[in-house]
Amino acid sequence: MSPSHNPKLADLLLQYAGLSENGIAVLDAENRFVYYNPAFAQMFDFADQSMISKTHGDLMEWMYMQQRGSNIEWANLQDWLEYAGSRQRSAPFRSFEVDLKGGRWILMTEQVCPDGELVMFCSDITRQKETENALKKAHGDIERLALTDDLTGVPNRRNFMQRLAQEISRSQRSAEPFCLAMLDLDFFKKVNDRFGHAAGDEVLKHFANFVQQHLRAEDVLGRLGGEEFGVLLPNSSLPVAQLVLNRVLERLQAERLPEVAADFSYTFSGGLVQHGAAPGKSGSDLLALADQALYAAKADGRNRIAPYTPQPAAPVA
Ligand SMILES: Nc1nc2c(ncn2[C@@H]2O[C@H](COP(=O)(O)OP(=O)(O)OP(=O)(O)O)[C@@H](O)[C@H]2O)c(=O)[nH]1
Repeated sequence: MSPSHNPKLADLLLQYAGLSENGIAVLDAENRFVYYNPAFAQMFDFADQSMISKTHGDLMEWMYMQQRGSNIEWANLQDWLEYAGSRQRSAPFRSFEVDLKGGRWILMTEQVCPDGELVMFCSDITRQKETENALKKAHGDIERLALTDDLTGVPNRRNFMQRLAQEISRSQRSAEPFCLAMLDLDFFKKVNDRFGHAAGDEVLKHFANFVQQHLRAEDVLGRLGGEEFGVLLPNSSLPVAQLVLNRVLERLQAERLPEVAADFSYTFSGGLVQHGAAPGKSGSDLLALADQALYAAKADGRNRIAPYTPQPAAPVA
């Protein structure tokens, strides 16, 4: 039975609206406020004045000018009014979230009635929103942790291998060359043995930071494990990548780490391969070739970058 047939029920609904912590407002077919309850006026921060007979657009304009009520991030008031106006009454029932000045959030629903009136109903969802945001942040943190090496803060092996796979597909599509390097600190066991594991950790952190500083923004450094790092150099041919890594090698020679020991310095070796240098297609195939070149750099005296050179085919017996 509708309240118009039951005055008691109509009274009760009005009493409820007056007491409710949910905001309720009714607009006529011309979008003028015919009713709003105290909670609605409080939510939009206009309890100190009357909006009865004013349009919803008037309220929005007032909020925008006074910097009260809703957070409105539009630079241009007319654009915002046009946008909001086009959304309102675009469906018989709509619900959307509104963030208010002061950090509160409300869920607003709008119901268009048969004679064109619009009933707005707002409930405070600040607590749910805070929980949702905390969960989103925790999810982001977990994702970051799962992809980042704890000690050095650079991408971990899993992350690096994903980026390598992406770069392989990108390079296949664009036909642009890219290089992969595997870097390994020289005689790192001796650093640990002589100065302790904590000092070894400092060297690893320094190395990751130093290399990253000398790479281009598009290059990717990752820790593959232990004292082994990978570098992806997109858009680079072998000579370009060699130049970049030789520069790192040379500049590192001038670095000193007094936190490890007076005048302490260290070196590294690298193996470098250009994608497509051998038939293998996967990231692991390419990494194996870089590893092969790294082995050659170590065997050749360390503190150098060795490019991958294809092995001559074994003579047929
Ligand atoms: N401090 C520290 N040491 C690590 C970490 N991961 C691996 N290592 C050490 O790195 C050392 C690697 O030693 P080796 O593989 O013998 O290599 P190396 O002494 O660098 O010799 P070359 O590579 O042949 O120049 C080992 O002593 C590992 O314990 C780490 O996270 N922190």
